[in-house]
Amino acid sequence: MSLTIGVTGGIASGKSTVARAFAALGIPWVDADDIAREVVEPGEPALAAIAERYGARVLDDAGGLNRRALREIVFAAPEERRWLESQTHPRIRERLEACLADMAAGPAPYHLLVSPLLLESGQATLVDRILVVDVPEAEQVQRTANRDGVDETQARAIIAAQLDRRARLARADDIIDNSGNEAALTRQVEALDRRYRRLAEARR
Ligand SMILES: CC(C)(COP(=O)(O)OP(=O)(O)OC[C@H]1O[C@@H](n2cnc3c(N)ncnc32)[C@H](O)[C@@H]1O)[C@@H](O)C(=O)NCCC(=O)NCCS
Ligand SMILES: Nc1ncnc2c1ncn2[C@@H]1O[C@H](COP(=O)(O)OP(=O)(O)OP(=O)(O)O)[C@@H](O)[C@H]1O
Repeated sequence: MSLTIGVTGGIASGKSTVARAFAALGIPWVDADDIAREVVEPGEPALAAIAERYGARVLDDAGGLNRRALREIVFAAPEERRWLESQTHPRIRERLEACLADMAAGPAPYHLLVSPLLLESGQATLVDRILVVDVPEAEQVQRTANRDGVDETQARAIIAAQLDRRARLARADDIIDNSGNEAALTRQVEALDRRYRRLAEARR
C-alpha cells in the first residue's frame, strides 16, 4: 500500500504549488478544492440544495453556481458556512476516499491528499502523515488578493474560518516554509520526496 501524505495550509499558502512540485517528481495527488467544485456542478444534489436555500442570487445565467455570491454569504455568517459544509463535506469525503483508493493501488511509492480543511473537516483520518505549508498571515492576504482579487477584509474572514497558524503547525509531521521564493520551495519538496520514498520503502 502506497503511503498517503496529507498536504494542508491556509488559503494561498502554496498547497497547489507544492503539489505541482511533487508531481514533477512523478507523485500523484488529489485536490479537495477540485472535488469541492465537482460536488456543486449542475445536476448535483448539493447545488439543488444551495439553490433552494438562497435562490437565484447564487446562480449564474446558465444555472451554475455563482461562487463569488456564495462566498460572500458564507464567509460573513458562520452558521451559513456550517450549513454549506454539511451539504458538501460528506460528498467530498466519499469521492476523496475513492480517489485515494485508486492511487494507493497504483505504482507510485506515495501520493498526496491536498486539502485546505484537512484538519478542520476530519479528513486527517484518511492520511498517514501531515505536511503543513506555512506562510505568515500577511503573505496569505497579499497572495489571495493578487490571485483571486479578494479584498483584505474578505481574505481575513476566510482565514478566520480556518484553523489558526499555531494550531495547524502543532499537528504537522513535516513543515514547508513557503515565505521564500519558488526555488526555495522546490528544494524543500525534493528533500521531503527523498524522506517519503525512504518511509514508503520501509513499509513494504
Ligand atoms: C464558498 C465557495 C463557493 C467559494 O468559492 P471560491 O471559488 O470563491 O473559492 P474556492 O472554492 O477556490 O476556495 C478558496 C479557498 O477558500 C477556503 N475555503 C473554502 N471553503 C472553506 C470553508 N468551508 N471553510 C474555510 N475555508 C474555506 C480554502 O482555503 C480554499 O482553498 C467554495 O469555497 C465552497 O463551496 N466551499 C465549501 C466547500 C469546502 O469546504 N471547500 C473546501 C475544501 S474541502
Ligand atoms: N514562494 C512563493 N512566492 C511567491 N508567490 C507564491 C509562492 N508560492 C505560491 N505563490 C503564489 O501564491 C498564490 C497561492 O499559491 P497556491 O495557489 O499554490 O496556494 P494554495 O494553498 O493552493 O491556495 P488555495 O488553497 O487557497 O487555493 C499563487 O498565485 C501562487 O502562484
